[in-house]
Amino acid sequence: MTEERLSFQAEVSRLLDIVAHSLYSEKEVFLRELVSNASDACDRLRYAALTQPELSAEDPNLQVRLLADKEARTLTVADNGIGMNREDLIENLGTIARSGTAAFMKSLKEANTEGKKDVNLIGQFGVGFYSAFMAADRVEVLTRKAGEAQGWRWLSDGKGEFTIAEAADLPRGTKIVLHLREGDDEYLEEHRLGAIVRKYSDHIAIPIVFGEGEDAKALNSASALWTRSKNEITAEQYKEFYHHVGHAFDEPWLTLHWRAEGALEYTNLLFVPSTKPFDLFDPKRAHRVKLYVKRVFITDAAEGLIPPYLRFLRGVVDSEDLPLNISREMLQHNPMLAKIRAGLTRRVLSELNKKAKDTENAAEYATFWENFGAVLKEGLYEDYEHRDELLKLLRFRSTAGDGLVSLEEYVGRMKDGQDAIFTLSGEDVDSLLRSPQLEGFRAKGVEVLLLTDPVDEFWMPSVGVYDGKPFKSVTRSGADLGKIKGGEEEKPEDKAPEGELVDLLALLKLTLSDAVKDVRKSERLTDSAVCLVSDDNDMDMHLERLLKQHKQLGADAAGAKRILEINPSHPLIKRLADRAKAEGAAVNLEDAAWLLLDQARIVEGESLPDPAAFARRLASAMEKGLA
Ligand SMILES: Nc1ncnc2c1ncn2[C@@H]1O[C@H](COP(=O)(O)OP(=O)(O)OP(=O)(O)O)[C@@H](O)[C@H]1O
Repeated sequence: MTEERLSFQAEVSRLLDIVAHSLYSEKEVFLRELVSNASDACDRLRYAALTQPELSAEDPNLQVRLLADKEARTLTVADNGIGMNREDLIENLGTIARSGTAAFMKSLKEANTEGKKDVNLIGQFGVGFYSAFMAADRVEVLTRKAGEAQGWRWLSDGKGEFTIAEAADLPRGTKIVLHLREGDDEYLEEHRLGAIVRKYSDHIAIPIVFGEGEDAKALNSASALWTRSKNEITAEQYKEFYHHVGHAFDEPWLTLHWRAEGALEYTNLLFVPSTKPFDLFDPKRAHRVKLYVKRVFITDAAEGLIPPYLRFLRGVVDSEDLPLNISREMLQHNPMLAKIRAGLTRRVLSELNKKAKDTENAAEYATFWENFGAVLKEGLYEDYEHRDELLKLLRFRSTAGDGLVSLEEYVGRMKDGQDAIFTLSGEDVDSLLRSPQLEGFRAKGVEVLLLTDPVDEFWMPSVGVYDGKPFKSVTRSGADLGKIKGGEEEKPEDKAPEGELVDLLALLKLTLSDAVKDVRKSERLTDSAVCLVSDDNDMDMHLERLLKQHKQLGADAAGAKRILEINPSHPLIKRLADRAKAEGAAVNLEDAAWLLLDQARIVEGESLPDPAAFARRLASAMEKGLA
């Protein structure tokens, strides 16, 4: 077959353009990426050979080999792993497959619109195979897939196109030949290559050798990092391993390395990232921890190995007891896997608890919480067994200040007569702090937890109480402030006399009867004239809005009617109460009634059902005011 000429996917061309022109300071990472791919290819072959031994029989010693040809100025990264056929080549080396790179491209777009220099971002993401073009102006891939006879040659100068042609007599596996750019001869030197391999790839379990035949030299220690004892591993090595196994480019926030012994033996090397991975809220909620059995890679998608609410973990679990030839499908139902998950969950939660309790480094835990708190909260309704542990990990913003508070701290400073944990849900803390519903709580010095994660609406009703105290939204009518002591007591003359309010309440109820469930005197307002609250048995206002946003409830669904609360000490309410006694008040105050309700809706962030009527009433009221 003759040579085929194909175009890169548009995103790849853009990416390559950036890669080639970047003055990326850590150019050497291209080698890390290629060695990492080569070792993954060996892992995949080793796994496939468990059920099809003939795949690796001709050449069973898996390894990665670096070859330098000073005359031709080429550096070759060769492996005898799984290899690629024509379709694999087109699919893998013509498009952007890896999630990290796709995310990288997305962030480039964002960075571009902000007019920032984009090239520096490469360092944060790594660009896999395409990083070869940082050091090479021409890349040749010679590859033959295990179990297939036909080999292939892929060639590109990274400028929009690549060619694919059949190639004869290739050994199994993949050779990446880099025709180095001018000035990049350092990557032909053994000592330089050895230093890069030791720096980034020493943890790789298969041998990485330099040269061929008699002169071949091992560059790494070739023992899986997690099998070494902790005191032999440096922080730097852990970090590099985390980058390799997690396809990550940040620092690990927490490194957990332990061996479980006894009835079930397994080694875990797990990391909590210090930044939020892009796919954290992917609906599949898949984790990325790799499962090995006796050092053989099995899968990075073992369902049931990690509970979904810990899906931010990266790393490996290596079991001594699971059968090596277990199919990925059978794994899920294996009781040993459930036991490993239970042990691992217990351990991870207890380590997180240690961090949470370390008040001297509260900022450190706050970083973790900002990144992964919303994910952990899913465990509160999914994993009853660990609920108590999880409750200890919770942190909240509150009306008490800028820091984060735990439930224990909150309960510790509850007021006399306060029997509930008060909460307020909304989109963001700043707008929550402006809510009129908070006024009375503030006046009495009662702390309110501010909730901004959608998941709060699910775990809170499921958990219900903490330490015997129910969670109660301040937007509910039953949030009874009267019983709580503290704050300034109001002087009776501040309020409209009871009798006068009766007329106004009756009038408002009559006028607004189709729009609200009730109109009541408020205990929670001190500054604002009005606010909306929901009846104790109705859906929380925030939850209703959230469900509408997520299309779980039709945007025009009626929803539960609200209760309008009026502030008896507000001058406007006092005036209206006065007017309400007069003859013909029902007609005269109709506009005022609707304006009060619309005002409360606006403050609540709700849209007005009839904005035109609102504008008309407001204009008329202003006109009268100016007359
Ligand atoms: N040496 C190799 N042998 C076999 N397949 C390879 C080799 N190098 C790359 N590939 C294939 O090309 C794909 C793309 O590689 P690339 O480095 O761009 O991303 P990736 O390794 O998939 O990304 P990630 O590291 O995030 O999984 C790989 O997933 C793999 O299927």
